[in-house]
Amino acid sequence: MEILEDEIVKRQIEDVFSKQRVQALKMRSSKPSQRIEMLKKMLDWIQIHQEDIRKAVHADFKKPYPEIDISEIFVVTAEINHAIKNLEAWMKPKKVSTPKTLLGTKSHIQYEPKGTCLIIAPWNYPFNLAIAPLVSALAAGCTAIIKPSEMTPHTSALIRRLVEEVFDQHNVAVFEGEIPVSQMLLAKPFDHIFFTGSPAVGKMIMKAAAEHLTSLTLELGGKSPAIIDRQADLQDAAAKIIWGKFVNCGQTCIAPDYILVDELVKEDFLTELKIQLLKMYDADAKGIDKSKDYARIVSQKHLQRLKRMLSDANLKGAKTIFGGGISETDNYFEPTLLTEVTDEMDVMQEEIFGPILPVLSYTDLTVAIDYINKRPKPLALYAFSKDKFTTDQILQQTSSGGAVINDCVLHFLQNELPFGGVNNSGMGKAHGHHGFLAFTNEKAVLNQRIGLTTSKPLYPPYGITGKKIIQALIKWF
Ligand SMILES: NC(=O)c1ccc[n+]([C@@H]2O[C@H](COP(=O)([O-])OP(=O)(O)OC[C@H]3O[C@@H](n4cnc5c(N)ncnc54)[C@H](O)[C@@H]3O)[C@@H](O)[C@H]2O)c1
Repeated sequence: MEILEDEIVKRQIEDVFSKQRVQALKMRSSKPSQRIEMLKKMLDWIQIHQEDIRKAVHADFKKPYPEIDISEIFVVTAEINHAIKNLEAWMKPKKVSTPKTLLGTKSHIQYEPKGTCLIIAPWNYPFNLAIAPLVSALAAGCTAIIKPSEMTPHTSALIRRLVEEVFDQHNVAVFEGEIPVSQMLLAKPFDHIFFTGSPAVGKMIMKAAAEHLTSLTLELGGKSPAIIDRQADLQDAAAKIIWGKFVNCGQTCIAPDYILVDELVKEDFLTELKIQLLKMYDADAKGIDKSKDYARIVSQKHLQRLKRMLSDANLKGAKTIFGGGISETDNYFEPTLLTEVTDEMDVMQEEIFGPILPVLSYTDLTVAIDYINKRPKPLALYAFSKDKFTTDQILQQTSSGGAVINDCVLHFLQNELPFGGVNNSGMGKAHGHHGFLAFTNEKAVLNQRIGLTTSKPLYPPYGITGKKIIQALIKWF
């Protein structure tokens, strides 16, 4: 039975893929207006169906409505509006200057759609991370197949509905399902794959893409540190860290994964963290589990993973200074602060991706910088200090996909910035113009004037004139 179902899905994929291939050729000559029309149709659908989006995401992991509004709906509508506003300029061929050695020619970059693309999405921002890359793909003139996460079935079904109501299958299609569906899709020779997920799965995607030498954007995760310098505004930093860490119940790729705080201000900062936690999630002292503003862990599997991580830390000597409460019945995991953390603990070995925040301290900033540099390059890095010399030092001496000074997570909302990782945290960039470029082949076009062949002496049979020209080129250009 299962084999038969797999065969049916495989055939459907083949059918949609070949239709999209044909359409992708037509889209090569699509005008900005045609692409904008598709984006506007999608924008209208999202505006009208906001409540459906809220209900779907909430049904998946009780994400609070205001968080859905900002991180799932607004982020996507902003991405669409930004693309609509700028698309004509992005698509315009870009003239480049001509070196003296190529006098008589002229050159430009032509922004050609890559073609038929695959978007594989994770569960943690299930609507945003499937639809925002689609915005870039459509802006670039590509066709796309989306594989949403199987962990958020309500949102995946809604994404399918959106796509079926707004697009023809030959432009955009959705295939829901688990890993086998992903693998069937990955077997096709796509022109670009945009994957958002874990580094471990990212490696598998890269192997599959290598089979067809398909280009890739890998939006991965990792352990993003936050440095709290002795000159930071501790209250301000604590509030921002608590929001950035515990929004979406810690299930955010760019959440501060762990803190490095100057020993001198550690105790004061820990006090501020606790104050801010209670202020945001337990203002009426009824317990954080009663807060309607705190989401849940997406699945039992992830709840058990986090539970194991916490016991491992406690067993190895970590101190839980706040939280630690778990309710298995509704996937509740209390915001948890840990101190006395060491490198041997799982919390410092793996991306936490949940509401556990280890706080480590340092006595010298260079030690904190070395600590970060000894680990895989993170997706984001946050530095809190009023001293510009300190924040400059951190920026210059560490490598990360993105960085924010005196705040966290906000760079995700800045469409003019390239969003993405570096090495273990990803490759390629998303958002705005950078997202458009991810789905675009920047075709190099050189125009030679007919009859003008400055290079004739350089053609065989090679003679003395050619040799002299080459020597002159080496010497002067
Ligand atoms: N950089 C970013 O923008 C960003 C954003 C969100 C999440 N993330 C990262 O994503 C991870 C959490 O999301 P997740 O648990 O959904 O990630 P995941 O890697 O487990 O899954 C992502 C997608 O890949 C598919 N998949 C899983 N295993 C596969 C396999 N073997 N072959 C083919 N496809 C497979 C899943 O069905 C899902 O659609 C975290 O590491 C997080 O940091 C990164």
